Amino acid sequence: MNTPHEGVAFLGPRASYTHQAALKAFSDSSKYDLQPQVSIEDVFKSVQSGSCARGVVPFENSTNGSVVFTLDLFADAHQRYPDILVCGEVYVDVHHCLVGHMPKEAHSAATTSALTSPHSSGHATPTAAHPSPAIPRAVPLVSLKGIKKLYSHPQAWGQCNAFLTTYFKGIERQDVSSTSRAAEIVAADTSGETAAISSEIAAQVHDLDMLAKGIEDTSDNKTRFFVLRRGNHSAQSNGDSNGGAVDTDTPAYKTLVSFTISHSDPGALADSLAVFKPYNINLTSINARPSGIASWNYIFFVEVTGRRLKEDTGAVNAALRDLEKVAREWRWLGSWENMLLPKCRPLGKIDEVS
Ligand SMILES: O=C(O)C(=O)C[C@]1(C(=O)O)C=C[C@@H](O)C=C1
Repeated sequence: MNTPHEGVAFLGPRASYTHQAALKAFSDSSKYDLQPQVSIEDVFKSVQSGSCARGVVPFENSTNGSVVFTLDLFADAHQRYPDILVCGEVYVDVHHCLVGHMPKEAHSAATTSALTSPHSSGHATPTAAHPSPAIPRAVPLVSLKGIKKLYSHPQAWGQCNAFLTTYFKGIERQDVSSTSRAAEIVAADTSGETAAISSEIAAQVHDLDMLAKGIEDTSDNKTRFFVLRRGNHSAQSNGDSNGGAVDTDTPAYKTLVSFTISHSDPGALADSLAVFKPYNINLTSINARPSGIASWNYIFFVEVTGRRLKEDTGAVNAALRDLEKVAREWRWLGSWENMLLPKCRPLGKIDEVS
């Protein structure tokens, strides 16, 4: 008997970097039905409603930092996604390309100077204001002179800063929902006046020409994605269904927690962060976003080592009990295996990450 496919929602359309992350985590197509979504919010909706068993969303990039759209969905100011939990992480190497339709002049007489020197003065040209300009890692493969508009996901602009400020100073940029959506839009415009920043795979899928390759600022550019599952709202008090391990405070696991504080209380933030130290729990990242409830009030996100257990034991459980006493509101957003440690097995079957 055939086992039913488990739905996995991801930020699409296909050939996005999130698609690559989803394929890495759920590679067995006989088990998983990967379902592209238009937005990161649609991924949250699919998991919250139960229409997909898992979701994959971008969380942070090594060059450009946090994906604020994802953080704001975790902040969940309107309580639309109360059951969303993180149950895994995936790292993907991100090497951006400039893709489009080969400009007509490139077919005939693209001169060497047109390829190697920027057509407008950017950060690569030393000026009094920028005596040490950022040098792009890549040079264009064709002349870019005819390009009047660029499309990409907002995260990608910040990852290709040196290339963009050198070769596209003053050129209009249009934010779209993903890099593969950018490639899709540019594929439909044969004027040669638009280009997208996307992956090489997206260029192949949409039959686009490669105009420049490896345009990211840093060669080790990576994005971290989260795998989402639906937990029970009562998991807040019951703890993680991963329970059983004793080594809750080891770096083998990570936990994401959000909390708000009373902004008028001196020391409220410091007290909330301090709850982890007595249990020797390492605080590995902190983010703040507007609360969405009152101006100049924030929701804080911390990632710590260790995992929350179903049985109310262990270091993380103890620290969260202490957080309850000092924070205004808090939420456990999941515990998962730390994929940066070499001993970790690859993410895969849904039952392995639940
Ligand atoms: O646009 C895509 O292809 C995505 O999957 C989104 C996303 C992101 O939001 O960080 C993923 C990886 C890259 O960092 C750029 C964009």
